[in-house]
Amino acid sequence: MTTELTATDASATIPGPATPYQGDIARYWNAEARPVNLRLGDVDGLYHHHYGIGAVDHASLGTPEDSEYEKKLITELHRLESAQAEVLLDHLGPITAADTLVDAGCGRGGSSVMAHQRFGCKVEGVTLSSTQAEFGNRRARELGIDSHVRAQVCNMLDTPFEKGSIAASWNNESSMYVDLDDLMAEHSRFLKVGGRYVTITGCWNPKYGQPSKWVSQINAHFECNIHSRREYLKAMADNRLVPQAVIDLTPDTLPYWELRATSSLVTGIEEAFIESYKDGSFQYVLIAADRV
Ligand SMILES: C[S@@+](CC[C@H](N)C(=O)[O-])C[C@H]1O[C@@H](n2cnc3c(N)ncnc32)[C@H](O)[C@@H]1O
Ligand SMILES: CC(C)=CCC/C(C)=C/COP(=O)(O)OP(=O)(O)O
Ligand SMILES: [Mg+2]
Repeated sequence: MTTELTATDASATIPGPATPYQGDIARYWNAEARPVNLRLGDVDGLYHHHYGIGAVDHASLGTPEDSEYEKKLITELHRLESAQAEVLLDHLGPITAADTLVDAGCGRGGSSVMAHQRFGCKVEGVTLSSTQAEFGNRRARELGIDSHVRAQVCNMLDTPFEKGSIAASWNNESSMYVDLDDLMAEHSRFLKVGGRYVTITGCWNPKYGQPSKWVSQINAHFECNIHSRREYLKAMADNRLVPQAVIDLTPDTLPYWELRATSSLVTGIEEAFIESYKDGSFQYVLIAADRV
């Protein structure tokens, strides 16, 4: 038997941004309306702000001369982005309909909807952007799942979730906006002992030495601060989060980028991702950790 999200929770007072930087990030995402995100989301109503993984299905694309090629390419990029979210959900462990999950830095809510559709559980999303939260809540109402999927404007470092109340939580490409020690401390606080934390993220590779020029370019493009793989593992270890899986998804995400670079929806950041993945300075990783 599941309990529904209550109206009282949803009407909590929204504090302003905790820092001037968070105000910048809220403004950034409030203003964001890139076709590479909205046109992909329009394919099936799942709106993502993360990248794709898996092999490109070239047979489904046909040839560039085909009048439907652009539409097929958008559908294929979107399929790869949803495949990425499926892999994240695969690592959450056994979730029941009675559980509540937290989508930290939830964007427009695509991953939250997918989690509810897979597990029947409640999903609480938090984002700094009121535009994104309204968008996600509108989609949840349209789908008739707003009793179970909700987005709030809230700092993921200071959430209203009760200590030990959450079965699993994740950051899907949202951890490069915060201090990792503060972030892992907050997940560790609200997760149940035995609960699961998963992140999919881009991180710089300590084997390369320091962040490469490509990593610096990605930081400037998104106003974010990409961490190293070492920083993730240290912040988890310091906060009772013990990695159960560390998966290098870099080879799996390159086909997405190479396909995206050929599309009309390019944003100019494609070269930085492709070159940094190829020179080994940057990695796309999934880390799943047990709250012990
Ligand atoms: C690249 S988007 C990822 C969105 C989503 N996870 C997805 O996969 O579609 C980054 C998200 O992180 C959120 N974010 C950044 N810093 C945050 C913070 N301190 N608290 C809450 N959300 C934050 C942004 O508002 C944005 O929704
Ligand atoms: C892996 C790294 C370093 C990610 C940085 C965070 C980020 C902006 C993710 C994608 O968002 P988006 O889907 O809005 O971006 P785009 O418009 O490029 O598709
Ligand atoms: Mg995108």
